[in-house]
Amino acid sequence: MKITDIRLGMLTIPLKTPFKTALRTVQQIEDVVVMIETDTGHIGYGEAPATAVITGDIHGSIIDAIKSVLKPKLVGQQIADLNHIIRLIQGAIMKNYSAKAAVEMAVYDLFAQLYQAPLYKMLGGGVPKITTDITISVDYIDKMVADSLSAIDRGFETLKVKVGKDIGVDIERVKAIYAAVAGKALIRLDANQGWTAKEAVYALRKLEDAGVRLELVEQPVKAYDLDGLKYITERVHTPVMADESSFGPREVIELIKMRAADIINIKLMKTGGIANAIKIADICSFYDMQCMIGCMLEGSISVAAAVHVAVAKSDVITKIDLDGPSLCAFDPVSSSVSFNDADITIGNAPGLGITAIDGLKMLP
Ligand SMILES: C[C@H](N)C(=O)N[C@H](CCC(=O)O)C(=O)O
Ligand SMILES: [Mg+2]
Repeated sequence: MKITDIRLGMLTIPLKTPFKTALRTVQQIEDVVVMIETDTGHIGYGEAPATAVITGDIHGSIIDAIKSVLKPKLVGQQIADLNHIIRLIQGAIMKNYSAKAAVEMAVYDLFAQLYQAPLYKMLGGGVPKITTDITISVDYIDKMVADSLSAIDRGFETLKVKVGKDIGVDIERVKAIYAAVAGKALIRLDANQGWTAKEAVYALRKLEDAGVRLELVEQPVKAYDLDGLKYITERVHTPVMADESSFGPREVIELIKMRAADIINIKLMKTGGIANAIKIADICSFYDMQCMIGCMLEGSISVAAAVHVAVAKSDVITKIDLDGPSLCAFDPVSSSVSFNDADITIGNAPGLGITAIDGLKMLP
């Protein structure tokens, strides 16, 4: 199975409700879709969102990196030479993690199709069923409480509550949501870099003293502020998770050495794809550190790839934040991964099992 062409398209999917974090407000998903074609007629699929505020990637840079840099290196390569292709992708260009992730997952899709197995089986197997949390966007307190209760009605048992806008209001937000959902759902917070280290310690201690039990707090401080992350980790009981501070294996090793965080959030758009995600999971497993697998605001092709990784690495990936498809008004992609709100299952089709994408606009 030899790569003959790489084609690109754009997929736009409206959200059920605007997605609001300390970093940005988004009304719809707009992702670059990658289709790698082969001489056998198989197609491998990948996808990348443009999360400029986190990865620095925009649609133009993703498209150009794939067309001008990655495609010329990949056309003509044999899919059976997976490790060689991964090295070509990862070594072709600095950063550009979203472009690398989209192309690399399409190669993994083809590799699993070559051996006619679902991707998670090629990654080591596992039980093809996971449970995700759902994001509660940062908003007025009453709206966040109502959104939390409606998520529980939909069957979600873990809420990822966005904060990081204003420390005083954030404390009130979390107290109000906790009062409404305690005993019915677990709460994890994500400040998306919105607090200072001192604010985070102040807020978390206030919440802890008020009896609010949080599963974890994600990325309280700026991505570059590893000392700040460590300062918080040492001073609060609530476990601290690194998200924007940890991209690839090198950052994770640094965080572990510094003891700056308790948990790592792995995202394919930060690691540059599946190979580095697996490396991070293995590093964390070696150091007895737990991981979450998360997603950006992205569609079900790339989230499906993350689901396969989550299943294969479930020994160490104990927390799941793969709610991108659940936040969408509808899913235009037919694949062997079923997203039923909190419950995500993988069927038996080879690779990612993608059979149709409605509304895909091909790029020239
Ligand atoms: C969608 C997911 N639950 C999530 O919250 N991801 C964010 C970043 C999403 C974005 O801005 O596209 C995160 O964990 O920080
Ligand atoms: Mg986060």
